[in-house]
Amino acid sequence: MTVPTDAAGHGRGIDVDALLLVSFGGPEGPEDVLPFLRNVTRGRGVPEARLAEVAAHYDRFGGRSPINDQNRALLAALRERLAPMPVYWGNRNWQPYLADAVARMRADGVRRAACFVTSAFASYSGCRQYREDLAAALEQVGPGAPDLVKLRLFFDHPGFVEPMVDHCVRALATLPVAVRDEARLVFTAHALPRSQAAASGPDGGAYERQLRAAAGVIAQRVAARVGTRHEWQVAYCSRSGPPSVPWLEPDVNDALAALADGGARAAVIVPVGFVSDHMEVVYDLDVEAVRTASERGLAVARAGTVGTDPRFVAMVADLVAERRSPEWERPALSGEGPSHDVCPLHCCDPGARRPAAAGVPADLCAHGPARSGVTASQPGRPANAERSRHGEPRNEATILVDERAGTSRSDSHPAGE
Ligand SMILES: CC1=C(CCC(=O)O)c2cc3nc(cc4[nH]c(cc5[nH]c(cc1n2)c(C)c5CCC(=O)O)c(CCC(=O)O)c4C)C(CCC(=O)O)=C3C
Ligand SMILES: [Fe+2]
Repeated sequence: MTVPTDAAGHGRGIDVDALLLVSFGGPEGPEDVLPFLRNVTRGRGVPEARLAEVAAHYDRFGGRSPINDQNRALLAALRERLAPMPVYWGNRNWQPYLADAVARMRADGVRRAACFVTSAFASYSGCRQYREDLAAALEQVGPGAPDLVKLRLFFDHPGFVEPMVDHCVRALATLPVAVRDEARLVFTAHALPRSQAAASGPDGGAYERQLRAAAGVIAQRVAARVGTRHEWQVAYCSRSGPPSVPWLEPDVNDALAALADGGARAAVIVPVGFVSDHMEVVYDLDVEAVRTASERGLAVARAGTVGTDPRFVAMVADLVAERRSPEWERPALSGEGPSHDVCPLHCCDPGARRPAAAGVPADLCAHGPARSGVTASQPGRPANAERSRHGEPRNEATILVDERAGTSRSDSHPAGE
């Protein structure tokens, strides 16, 4: 089997000389909140009322999200683990921005960087949109920018799963003994519009499948650790957008209420969809969902997130190592993984928006393969290749790569969809 080739012309067995930590960003003071929210929601049809509501969540925490400090801690841990490889950090929605990080890498002479995105699951927001942001950053920086490759999704990597298992076990131990054994595990992730969920991954539906896969292996390992099988389910938090648009359900509050109504006495909320305790976790779960549970007499504990767990930090180093060396093991604990190294054309794309970097070349540019950093793309205009979603064969990009780089066609590409 060969692996798909990305814009840099490489799947695995490639050389990278830096790591770029790619994340969401968050406000660091009250005056940042509205500009941040405008960055997040630009062009996305999020109603003003929802913005005001979310701004109030941030206000409650002094206008400061925990996310940037958590990324600073992760950055420090990654620098220590990866030294002497330099590690950079850039965000989608707040300083330090991705374009600044890419510009700094160019100034430092970085030729190719592996991008670690702080999102474990396939979705437009968690994967594709970051690749579009990287393409925009490359475009902004211009010639001489480093090539960028994106590390694979890690939802079922042991470096992510094992720390989550520990957190579930710890959370269970905080529940009253009388109800502990019957506690349900409620795995939560960010809600998505149904259309985005349907378009996630190369063949669609990956977000929900990967969530169930990760939740399933975590629940299984928790059972092995505590000696009791806990029933589990997936629920969603932080629904946004206009009410007329259908989003993934159930909402975590509805799920907890239904559990209580059905006679359940205890639950552990497991924020598997987030790698650290940011606003959705400390507000939407710790305040709102916990209130919902308490009001109904449901004993509830919230499991921790991976944060800077040494196994999670080691996982990032391993993901870099497996891209550099084809012989490196690619651990995956569920049947859904290991995820692809290079997102194929249309991966996580709910409707042909912007060119995306760190994927196959046709995703980057309207007229065939281009080297990342020297894109001929026109942001905002759908690329030709992307318009062919339901027409031309979807492995077009791979064929282009075949001709250009002499690599063979990938059998993992979804050509026979
Ligand atoms: C899948 C997913 C992840 C996980 C993957 C990843 O990590 O990327 C994620 C992460 C995050 N989302 C965050 C914050 C926000 N998300 C919003 C809006 C939205 N998120 C969406 C999805 C996701 N979001 C969607 C479909 C929307 C609707 C608008 C749109 O289509 O874009 C809004 C606007 C207000 C609102 O509508 O709620 C805010 C403020 C923060 C920072 C938290 C902090 O500050 O600590 C983080 C890490
Ligand atoms: Fe993707």
